[in-house]
Amino acid sequence: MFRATKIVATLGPASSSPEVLERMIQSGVDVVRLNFSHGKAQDHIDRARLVREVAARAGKEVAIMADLQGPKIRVGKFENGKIELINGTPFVLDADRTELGNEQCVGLDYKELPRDVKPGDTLLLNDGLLVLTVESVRGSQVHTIVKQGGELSNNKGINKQGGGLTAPALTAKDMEDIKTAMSFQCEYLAVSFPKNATDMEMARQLANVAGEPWRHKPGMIAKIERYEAIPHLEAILKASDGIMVARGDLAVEVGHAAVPALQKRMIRMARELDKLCITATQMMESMIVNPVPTRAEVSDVANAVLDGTDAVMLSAETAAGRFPVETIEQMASIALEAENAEFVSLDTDFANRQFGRIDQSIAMGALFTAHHLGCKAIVALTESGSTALWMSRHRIHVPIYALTSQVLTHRKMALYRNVTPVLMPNFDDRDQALKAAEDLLVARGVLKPGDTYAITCGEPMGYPGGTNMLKVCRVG
Ligand SMILES: Nc1ncnc2c1ncn2[C@@H]1O[C@H](COP(=O)(O)OP(=O)(O)OP(=O)(O)O)[C@@H](O)[C@H]1O
Ligand SMILES: CC(=O)C(=O)O
Ligand SMILES: [K+]
Ligand SMILES: [Mg+2]
Repeated sequence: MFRATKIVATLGPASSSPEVLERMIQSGVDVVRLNFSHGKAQDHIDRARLVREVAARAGKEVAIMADLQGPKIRVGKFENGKIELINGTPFVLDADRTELGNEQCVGLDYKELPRDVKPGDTLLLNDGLLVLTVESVRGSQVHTIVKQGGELSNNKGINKQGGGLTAPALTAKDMEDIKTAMSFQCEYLAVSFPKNATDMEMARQLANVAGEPWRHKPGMIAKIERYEAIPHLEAILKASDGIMVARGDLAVEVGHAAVPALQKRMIRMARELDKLCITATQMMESMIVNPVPTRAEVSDVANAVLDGTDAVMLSAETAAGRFPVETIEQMASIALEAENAEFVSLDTDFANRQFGRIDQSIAMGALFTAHHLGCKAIVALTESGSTALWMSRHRIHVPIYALTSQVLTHRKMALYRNVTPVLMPNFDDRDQALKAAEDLLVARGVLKPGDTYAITCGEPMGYPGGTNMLKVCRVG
């Protein structure tokens, strides 16, 4: 069955073998996330190479999203990998500590934390599961009392309730990691904790400079996870190619009750501005250890799909969980059912809207025509992917096949909702291109004799931004 919503899966120790990765891709992964918060540069380089190899073998296009660590404050590592924090006991976060941590004290990767906190502040660890109250700051040490204890393992994140940490969005490590990510030409670069549009513009500039030897320009994803970012949402969206509703940190900063409404607003805004949206964190959390999701998780995934997200994301479920393949299978089936129940409101989508550009009008015309005629498919011949992006911002039960000769465009479109990217050779002649497109889709089993489809392209062929033709065809 055709699934419109895409699945992003984070890679980690549980998904590093070629066998597991191959099964994950076959089960429905569209984008893999390499989280630069964990592991060394070489690990990510090796994983990226493996993803390309396995995806090619599986015959499926998979995009790579590099997710920068950003100024997230993390505890260091522990002698035994983890400790148990006990309610009411003291615990010290020491920015200068170089030894491994223990039950009393642990190091920090963000040296400025002691400067940014004061007595009485609340620090939340591990996405808010653990709570510490700041008692005093003594030099490099932040002395706290455990308010809500539990297990604390290596490199877990720390947030300050209500936001207000001064760290800039791009750290020196991020700048190095951008170079690493460009060396394997990730299709998407996710920037953690941007506060405003300038943070995204700066990240894009750094990525484009680092990608220059390959003329590589990744799509930029702004992770919305900071209190300060919310008032600047529209400007951040305009400076980016998409956003991630990064619910882990966001919930800690704004309070978890505020997140569902924010999620809906962010997805709606992204679509209205022709941008992408990924909904992330704890979507299938219980499947880290269980073979089936909870009812609440099933609803969460389905609701994100109904909200119109391009993709739903898995984190520890696939990076460190026991059931990475089963989680993807479950997520795929939940998304599919939710989409089938979706109401198409294309006519009202277009009401009172003015499409001033030729290419955009053609894209909308294709949607309208295919919907009303009940076409089997919408086919877009696209260079930059923008025709497919515009089409994919509207709910419709007709799948979009985006055919391109550009490898980067091809892979980027793996994230677009309702879009199946297909690579095709470049043609100078329009009729040859149209014929080749139909042949490709017939060969793939998408179209069969008698099927109608709507196809768009631009003349002259081979230039971005020139879509000016819509044709409705019947397979002969
Ligand atoms: N490459 C990896 N190596 C080891 N463990 C990993 C890796 N990726 C993820 N994990 C484990 O899975 C957990 C959840 O993954 P996730 O990618 O959401 O990390 P995170 O720590 O919440 O990062 P962030 O909020 O910075 O994106 C991590 O806390 C970690 O324990
Ligand atoms: C994904 C991520 O960074 C978050 O949810 O905070
Ligand atoms: K990260
Ligand atoms: Mg985060």
